[in-house]
Amino acid sequence: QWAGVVEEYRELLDVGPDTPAVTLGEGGTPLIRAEGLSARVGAEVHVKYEGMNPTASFKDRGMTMAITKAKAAGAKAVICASTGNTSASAAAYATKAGITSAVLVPAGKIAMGKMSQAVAHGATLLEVDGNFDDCLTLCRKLSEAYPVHLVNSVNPDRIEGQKTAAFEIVDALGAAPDIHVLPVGNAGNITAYWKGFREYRELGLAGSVPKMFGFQAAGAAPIVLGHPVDEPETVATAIRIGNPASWEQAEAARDESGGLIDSVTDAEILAAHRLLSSTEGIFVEPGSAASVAGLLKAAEAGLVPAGSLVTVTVTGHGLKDPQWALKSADGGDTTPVRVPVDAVSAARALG
Ligand SMILES: Cc1ncc(COP(=O)(O)O)c(/C=C/C(=O)C(=O)O)c1O
Repeated sequence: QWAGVVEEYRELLDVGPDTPAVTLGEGGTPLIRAEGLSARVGAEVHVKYEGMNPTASFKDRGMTMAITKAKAAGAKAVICASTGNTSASAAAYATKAGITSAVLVPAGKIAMGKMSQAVAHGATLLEVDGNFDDCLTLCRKLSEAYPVHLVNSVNPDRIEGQKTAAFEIVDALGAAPDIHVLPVGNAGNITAYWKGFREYRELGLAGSVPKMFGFQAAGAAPIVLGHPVDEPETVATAIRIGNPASWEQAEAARDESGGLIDSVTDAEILAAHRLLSSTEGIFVEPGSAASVAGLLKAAEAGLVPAGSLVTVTVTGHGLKDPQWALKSADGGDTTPVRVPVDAVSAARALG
């Protein structure tokens, strides 16, 4: 039985040998060989399916560490700003730990699946009249003024937990990939993966480190533009972030690895979202598909040498924001065929 991120990697994490782990069995997610993508890109592409975590996003890796450490420190309440997945994960792990949680989300911009998770787990949910960056600013102020433990990815415990995905990729492949691709929003995840790949090399558990290829949504691409984006806009609400908290660390990951951080349009994101589900059997939320859209763009630009070993992280499950699967390619709504209960009509509908 997989024991969860803290137990499986305890000696490589910043946590005491006897600290009880607050876990929901996170980590140990599938690394799936993507035949269609491999053929299309001319490389060996594996997809790290992080939607298979307990709250259906990669955030659980960081949250098990942050809540484990918060509980050990005697915290009674945690708080976070979120575009949705962090709030869902914080609420679930806080509940598991018997700690109360408060989450601040941009009003009207949180996907229904994520909202339902935060509410289901009993979080106090504040809808802020602003964007994610405003929520994070407010959270920092509240955590300074009140006895609440901030669990956003500015908290190093989150980065610690999230780096384990890099460990799992090397453990599964027996080597580090040549290129690792992932979406970039607040930039905690690219920071965490780079830390994990470097640590495995330093420990002699990997002979190399990958180039880090990060992708932002074109309407929310501050690192690509080189300045904050005041009004970030994208259908990929998970990465609708204009002033990443881990900006410098993301640039370090890009530069030290000889990688890149680029942007992809909403159209490219939605096309990649559909390509994944309709050809690979992998269902992700739009923000996650920014990594696949970016891989296709990089391959088009000749940045993926033939035969490269490439891993791509898809960060959240498609059920978080299911509406996008029900829209046809031209944006219209798809309506399932209705048939009376008789075999002839059904057979005719099946064509
Ligand atoms: C599905 C999904 N994919 C990618 C990202 C970007 O990761 P970072 O670059 O580490 O921020 C997020 C981030 C979400 C939040 O920031 C939040 O939940 O508050 C996400 O939910």
